[in-house]
Amino acid sequence: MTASVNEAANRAPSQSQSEDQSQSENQSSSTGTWATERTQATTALVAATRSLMHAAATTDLPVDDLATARRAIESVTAELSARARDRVLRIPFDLPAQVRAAGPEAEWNTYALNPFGIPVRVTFDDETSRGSFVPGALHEGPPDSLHGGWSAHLMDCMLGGLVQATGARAVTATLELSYRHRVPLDSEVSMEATITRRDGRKIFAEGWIEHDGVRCVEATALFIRVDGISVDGVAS
Ligand SMILES: CCCCCCCCCC(=O)SCCNC(=O)CCNC(=O)[C@H](O)C(C)(C)COP(=O)(O)OP(=O)(O)OC[C@H]1O[C@@H](n2cnc3c(N)ncnc32)[C@H](O)[C@@H]1OP(=O)(O)O
Repeated sequence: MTASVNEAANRAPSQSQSEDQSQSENQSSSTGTWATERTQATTALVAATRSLMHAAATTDLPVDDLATARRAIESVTAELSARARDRVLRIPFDLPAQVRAAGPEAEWNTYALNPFGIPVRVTFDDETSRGSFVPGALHEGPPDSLHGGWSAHLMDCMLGGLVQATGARAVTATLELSYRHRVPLDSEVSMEATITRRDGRKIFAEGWIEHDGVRCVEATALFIRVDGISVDGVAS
């Protein structure tokens, strides 16, 4: 990711995107100082949390050690919860578009601020996006294989992120997946998405997940533009 895009990735959400921030924080955010520090610190905290999730789910330490670890985690959870927002920090809507405009070398690191989503390094080249990641133990469905729901999450993010990167405000209307082969864990998989057609408010896209040259999952999706339309009370 280029320095300029990286700065953008770490820029604060606007006040309207983070109305639950305290007033003093919003005032300081106009300087951009706390915001950069907060999003960077949150990114690091989220990465550490993701590692913790993996460690907690896979540790084979003696049972007594698990109880000790649980108490330590509960203590940190209480500390962090002492002052909390209702929502995770949101990235600026135009961040994917900024990354796309920065050229095919620039990377968008998804889910940097939310440990529950799968983080993918995404690049854009015109109307195509590419990404890669290594599925792990937390993503297991069939033994030693990626859960199909995570494949859907990945495809929705890849295709939807591409649509967003083109500047369109759109939501997924349909997402159809074809699971052709199991996606193995602990090995890098590559993903691609491309916009295939536009028809009024409709944007059609397709994508896939590949491992070792084998196309394991294929996806087609329809996105509907909601630019300027109030969707479920949220003005776009
Ligand atoms: C790393 C992070 C990456 C993040 C990237 C973001 C990607 C994430 C994207 C998502 O996951 S979005 C969340 C899941 N999607 C939703 O919650 C959408 C819920 N559905 C809606 O909000 C509305 O149903 C929708 C905006 C899709 C459509 O409602 P509208 O009232 O605006 O549409 P309308 O009924 O006027 O239909 C417009 C056209 O679209 C068509 N259409 C609408 N929904 C459809 C559908 N579900 N299937 C097929 N066609 C559909 C409809 O037939 C019509 O076609 P025609 O113009 O040809 O007549």
